Amino acid sequence: MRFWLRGVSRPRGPRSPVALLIGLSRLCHTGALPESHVLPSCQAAMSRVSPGLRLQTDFITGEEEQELCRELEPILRKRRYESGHWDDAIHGFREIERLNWSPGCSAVLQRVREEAFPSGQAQLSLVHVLDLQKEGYIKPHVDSVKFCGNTIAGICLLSSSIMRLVCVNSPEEWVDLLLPRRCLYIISGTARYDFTHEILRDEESFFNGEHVERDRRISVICRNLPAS
Ligand SMILES: O=C(O)CCC(=O)C(=O)O
Ligand SMILES: [Fe+2]
Ligand SMILES: [Mn+2]
Repeated sequence: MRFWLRGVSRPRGPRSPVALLIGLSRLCHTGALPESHVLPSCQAAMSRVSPGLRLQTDFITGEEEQELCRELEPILRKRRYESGHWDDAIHGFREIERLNWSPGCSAVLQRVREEAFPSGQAQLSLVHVLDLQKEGYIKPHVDSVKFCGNTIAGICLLSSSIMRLVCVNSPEEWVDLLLPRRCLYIISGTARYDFTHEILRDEESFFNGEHVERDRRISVICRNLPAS
């Protein structure tokens, strides 16, 4: 089911511990990205990703998170966590694609779709559910342009995490995004095509010098279809 992932191998250079914050507030002014949740390596990186990036904290309530987990847990539990091979994009994961949801979960997913996609836009009807174990992580990749359209929308359950976006052509341009548990993130445009995205493992999960505990994390992801 990993057909939409294209792994990108890249040596990791040292990163500046203090990201440049000058001009950040100006770029966050639309409210699409809470300033406190973004750390760019430079203004150039920030200007390039910010038009295509949105983050809404507390997009779902604790009850909605529980309802989603109650529905998903029995299905996920039947599968074993996979380790993946050296060139795979994801480690320590299990996943499903789900079409039919309970009314409560459907309502949440409808809200995600309305938030992320213009009405009438062709979307994948299957919702992708990715369960990362505490030790699991997602390596840098760009979602396949063949199977996935210009927008990726995910809600994050059970654990906060750091999503890192790195410019494919200039790796010194990167942006770290703090994804709190129960948030919605939307990646589109330049952020989707010209930057890889990854979810850091617990040992690397730092934001602004603070460890962001990476526990088991379930993401529920809606995508649109590529333009034909
Ligand atoms: O777990 C996430 O939020 C992102 C998953 C992802 O990047 C993918 O499945 O392509
Ligand atoms: Fe992805
Ligand atoms: Mn830890």
